[in-house]
Amino acid sequence: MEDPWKREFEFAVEVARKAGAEIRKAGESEIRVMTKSCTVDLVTKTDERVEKIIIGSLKEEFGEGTHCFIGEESVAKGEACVLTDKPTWIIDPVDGTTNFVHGFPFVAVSIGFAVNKELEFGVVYSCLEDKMYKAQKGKGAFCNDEPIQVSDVQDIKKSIIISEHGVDRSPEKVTKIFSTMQKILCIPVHGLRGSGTAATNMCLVACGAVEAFFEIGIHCWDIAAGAVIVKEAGGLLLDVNGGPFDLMSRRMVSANSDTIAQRIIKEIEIFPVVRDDALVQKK
Ligand SMILES: O=P(O)(O)O[C@H]1[C@H](O)[C@@H](O)[C@H](O)[C@@H](O)[C@@H]1O
Ligand SMILES: [Mg+2]
Repeated sequence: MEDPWKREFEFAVEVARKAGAEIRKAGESEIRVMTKSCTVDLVTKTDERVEKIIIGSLKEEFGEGTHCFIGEESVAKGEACVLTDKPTWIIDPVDGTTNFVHGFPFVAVSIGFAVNKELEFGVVYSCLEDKMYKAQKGKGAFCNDEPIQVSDVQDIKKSIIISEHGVDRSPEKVTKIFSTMQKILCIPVHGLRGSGTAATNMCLVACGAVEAFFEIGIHCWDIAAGAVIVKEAGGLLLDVNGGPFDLMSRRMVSANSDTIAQRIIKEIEIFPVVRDDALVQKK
């Protein structure tokens, strides 16, 4: 099978590893914490610096203007968040920023790549675990170059389900989030977990450590890379209402099978979120 984006894929792995080393180094010194949408939506100088390193390296390697970029911290500063047909890098420089600030050991660099709005490959580097997850469309999924595969568990009562509570602390949303978690827990499932980073959660689905991850409120940069990794590991992605996966919708279910996905979807109490491509952009 032809491999038109091989060079971009291989370079993305290199850049993710370099970014991860920067995050580990920064974690050993004073971390300056700031906030974005609310007091618990944290960002640090490391997030911003690492995103600049990633995007700068990609522009240097592939030229200015040939590719588009959607980066979490660039969007936070008002850059557009619109997926066009052009080759587009979808980047979360530090997924698990709150974990990074607290020294909780799950922090990932997430780099997805889409062409004609189709995800071509994804790289997630869990840098404190030194686990490099990667996948190209049609070519399988790997962790540290070993093939990975989703779990074969079909009985929801023998599953672990991962989700996150996000940063929105409004009572109506928190109630729906925890009511959903309570219903799933009491199916009962073996357990509920959350690593604190969507990208890592998706890789845990892909390597069979858990059966499903769902969340309402994530962004395209949290899940673009993980989406390719889950699919190439034999999993699937859906909207939380059971419809087709929509990268920009800020909600999704990733699972090892449709059986598990559908059982989870039955319990999810959906609440509205503003789409990534409807975010107010810099004038
Ligand atoms: O750590 P970031 O990149 O901000 O992304 C996380 C987000 O902040 C949390 O609210 C979500 O629950 C996680 O799934 C994201 O990974
Ligand atoms: Mg982030």
